[in-house]
Amino acid sequence: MQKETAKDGGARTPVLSVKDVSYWYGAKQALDDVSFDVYSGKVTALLGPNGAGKTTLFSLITRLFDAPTGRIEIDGRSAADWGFKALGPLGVVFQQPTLDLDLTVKQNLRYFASLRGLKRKEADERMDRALTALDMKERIGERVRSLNGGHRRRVEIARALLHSPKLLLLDEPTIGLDDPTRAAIVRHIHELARTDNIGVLWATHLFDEIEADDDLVVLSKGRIVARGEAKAVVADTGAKDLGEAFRRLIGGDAEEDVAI
Ligand SMILES: Nc1ncnc2c1ncn2[C@@H]1O[C@H](COP(=O)(O)OP(=O)(O)OP(=O)(O)O)[C@@H](O)[C@H]1O
Repeated sequence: MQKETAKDGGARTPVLSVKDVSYWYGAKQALDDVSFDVYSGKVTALLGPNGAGKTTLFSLITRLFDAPTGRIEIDGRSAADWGFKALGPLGVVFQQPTLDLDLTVKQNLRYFASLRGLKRKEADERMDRALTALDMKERIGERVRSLNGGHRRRVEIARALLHSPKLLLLDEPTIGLDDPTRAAIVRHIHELARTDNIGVLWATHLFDEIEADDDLVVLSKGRIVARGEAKAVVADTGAKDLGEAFRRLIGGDAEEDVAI
C-alpha cells in the first residue's frame, strides 16, 4: 500500500487506496488507470463534470461492480482477498435517496442498525450521536416524508455513520439542495472528518464544496488530470482560484453544469 509522508514527518496509511483501476462498459472506457488515496480525518474531493467517471468509481469501491484491473483497498483490505468483509469500515450515501418515506427517522435508522448487527442500546446511542452531529436530533420522531430534501440528506448521512465507519463515501450528496442547506452539509461533513477522524471521499461538480486544505482528485473523461491539496492544485496551475484551475485542467471537457 502506498504511504505518504505527513507534514510532521510521520508516515500515514490511507483508509482508501485505489491503484491502477480501469473500467469499461462494453467498448466504452469509463475509467483509465485511476490511482489515488484517501486519508483519515480528511475530506478528499473527487471533482469532475458529468460523465467523468465518479459514479463508476463509487460502484467499484462499494463492489456493485468488480474492477477488471487494478486494486482497491479499504483500511488495508481488498475485497478481492476479503470479500464483502472488506466493506465493513465503509459508510455510503448514494446519489439516489434510499430512506423509507413512511417510517420515522428513528425507525429508518434502527432498521439499518439491525442490518449492521448493532444491539438496540448501542444503536440508540449512536443514533443520538449522529443525529446530534447533524443537528437533526429534534426530528427523530418525524416521518421522513414530512422532512425537506436537506433534512432527508442529513438523515442519510447519519445512517451512514451509525456503524462508526472509517471511510465515508458521498456521491454528490447535495444535489438538488438550496445553497444554505448545501453549505450546512459541507460544514458538517468537514467537522465530522476532523472530530471523528473519518476519511471522506466526496464526489462533486461544485467548487464551493471544496476547502483549500481538502485533498483533491480531478477526474476528466475517466482519467485523473490533477491530484493533491486543493490549494496546491490551484497554485500548480497558476490559476487565481479553483474554478479557473479546473477549466485549465479539463479544457474541452468543461461543462456549464460545473459551477463555481
Ligand atoms: N451503464 C452504462 N453503460 C454504458 N456507459 C455508461 C454506463 N454508465 C455510465 N456510462 C458512461 O461511463 C462514463 C462515466 O459515467 P459516470 O456515471 O461514472 O460519470 P459521473 O462522473 O458519475 O457522471 P454524473 O455526474 O453524470 O453521474 C460516461 O461516459 C457514461 O456515459
